[in-house]
Amino acid sequence: MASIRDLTVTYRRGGDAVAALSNISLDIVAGERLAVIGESGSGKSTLALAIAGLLPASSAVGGRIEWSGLGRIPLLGRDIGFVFQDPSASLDPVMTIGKQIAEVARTHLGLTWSQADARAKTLLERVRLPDPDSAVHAFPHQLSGGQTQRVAIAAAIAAGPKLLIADEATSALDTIVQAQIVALIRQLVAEDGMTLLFISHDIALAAELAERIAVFRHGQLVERGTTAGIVDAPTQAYTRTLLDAHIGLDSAPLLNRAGPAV
Ligand SMILES: Nc1ncnc2c1ncn2[C@@H]1O[C@H](COP(=O)(O)OP(=O)(O)OP(=O)(O)O)[C@@H](O)[C@H]1O
Ligand code: NI
Repeated sequence: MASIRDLTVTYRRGGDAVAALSNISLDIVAGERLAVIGESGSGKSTLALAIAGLLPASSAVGGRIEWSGLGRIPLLGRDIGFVFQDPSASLDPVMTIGKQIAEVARTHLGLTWSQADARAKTLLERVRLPDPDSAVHAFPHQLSGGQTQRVAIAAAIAAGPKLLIADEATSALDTIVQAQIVALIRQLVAEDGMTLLFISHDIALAAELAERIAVFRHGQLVERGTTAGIVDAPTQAYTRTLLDAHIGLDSAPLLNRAGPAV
């Protein structure tokens, strides 16, 4: 789907240059669920923004991203759906959630308002928001964090994008809601045949959802592989540290992890 080649991103901050990504080459394969993990500041969001064409003007970009099978530069909303950690980054506080979802479908699919409103209702059912008939008239502040994230997901997939990018989309939620949202993302991605780029600092969450994992550190891609390979036999000490830190902090076992925990 996308071939990232020698991607380098530098932010200018005051007189300083911050190297956020250094020479990243990575393929995103159509139909796969790929997780990008790494500690805070490792460059995960910068990668997501670069792929979505959302980098700020203060950034300098080197290298290239080649898209196959699309025939054009991907359009955010139409070809790429983006879910942020904070749904208020993508939702308008003064517009009903039904209209916001309908707006995406109308803009990108050329639907009439009534067609788009119907699609919005269907999408709210698909993300399992309670009582979609009245929920379309609700405003974002009337919903819980988990419900707001469901709405943000509905808006992200409203135009049927091929690629869904979720950048720490569940990090602000408590563990139970987090698991529900992960399950929802998995289901929607399967139903719509989307490719998923799941960004998380949580290796266990990434392992639960992704078939392949790419590990970032200090703006570099330090290791990549299948989820089983990364979890069971990481080649890099840093990946091992991430795994061990998780085991120390959380009693939930890592999925697919063979053998006794160290
Ligand atoms: N707009 C910006 N201007 C200047 N520097 C930035 C900007 N955005 C990110 N950075 C810097 O670039 C580096 C990578 O940041 P990035 O947000 O991509 O990391 P991340 O892995 O997503 O971190 P987190 O887990 O905290 O979200 C960090 O050093 C960060 O401080
Ligand atoms: Ni980030």
